[in-house]
Amino acid sequence: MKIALLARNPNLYSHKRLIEAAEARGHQIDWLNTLRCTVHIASHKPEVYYDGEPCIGYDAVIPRIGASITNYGLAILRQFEMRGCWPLNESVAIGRSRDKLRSLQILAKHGLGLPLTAYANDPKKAEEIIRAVKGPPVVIKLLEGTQGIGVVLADSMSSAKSVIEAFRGANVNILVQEFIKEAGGTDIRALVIGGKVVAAMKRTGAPDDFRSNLHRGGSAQLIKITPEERSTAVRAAKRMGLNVCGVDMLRSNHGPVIMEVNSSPGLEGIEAATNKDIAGQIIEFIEKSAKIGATKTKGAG
Ligand SMILES: Nc1ncnc2c1ncn2[C@@H]1O[C@H](COP(=O)(O)OP(=O)(O)OP(=O)(O)O)[C@@H](O)[C@H]1O
Ligand SMILES: [Mg+2]
Ligand SMILES: [Mg+2]
Repeated sequence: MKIALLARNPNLYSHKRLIEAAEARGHQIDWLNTLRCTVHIASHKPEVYYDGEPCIGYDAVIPRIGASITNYGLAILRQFEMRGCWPLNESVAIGRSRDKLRSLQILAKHGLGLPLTAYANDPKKAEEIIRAVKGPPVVIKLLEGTQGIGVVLADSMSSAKSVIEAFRGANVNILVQEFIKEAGGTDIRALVIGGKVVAAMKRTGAPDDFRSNLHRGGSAQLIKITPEERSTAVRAAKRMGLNVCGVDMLRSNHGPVIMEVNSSPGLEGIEAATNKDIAGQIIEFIEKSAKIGATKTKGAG
């Protein structure tokens, strides 16, 4: 197969592993720097150019679009889809997953467990939404944050209100969430490929940090998840429409609650914690699934 890896940095662990795994299985994989791709829009002739040359003949594209270039990256991916190229995750599904509020709305609609979550535009409504999620304490987070940046725990009504006012004053969109204290600074990342959980790890934050992100100094360990956690992760992936994703959950007193679904999950932590060849499993999934024109949405919407 001829595969395009749409990513900015080919030297990231996850990207190196995908290239290695594809080549080991005899595929041609080309790294395309997302920002060097251009889109040419003309009636019935969708094209993507790379450094001025048309990108043709790709059976599959692996999108690894960083949060800072979501819109540009998704425009490029959509154009590949319109050409009939099969994407590992579709642009529409990635777009959904990038907005935490939109994701939670979709998951809640399908009855998946979530921390109580509220959203308001007007900082005067701060008290109302804090009470709506049974706080304080509450967790306040940026709608488009990653790596734990912009996720704040506020213990009291006054601190929660001032954090909300500060974010809203800077015109930043946030959501307010019930604090799942019993999770104890640990979360679960379940990696789903093609509707199955292929690996899971638990992440524990640095001492004194309620956030378990590895980027914030947390550590990862292999974990055996419960059947309920497994089915929650699988259902979340399905509802988001993602073939490959990392579903982040907390263990609450009322079962697993989903915090978010990541459409470009990092491979380093999970491969190290589980000793599994996740990159290889992703390439095998592409071998089974990639068909020209098989994209459900074909870039629509
Ligand atoms: N409602 C909550 N209750 C308890 N802990 C929480 C809650 N929300 C988030 N956390 C903790 O903070 C961490 C970061 O939150 P979240 O995953 O929502 O942010 P992020 O910035 O998107 O991180 P990522 O890099 O995983 O995308 C979580 O992994 C979890 O440990
Ligand atoms: Mg995230
Ligand atoms: Mg997270």
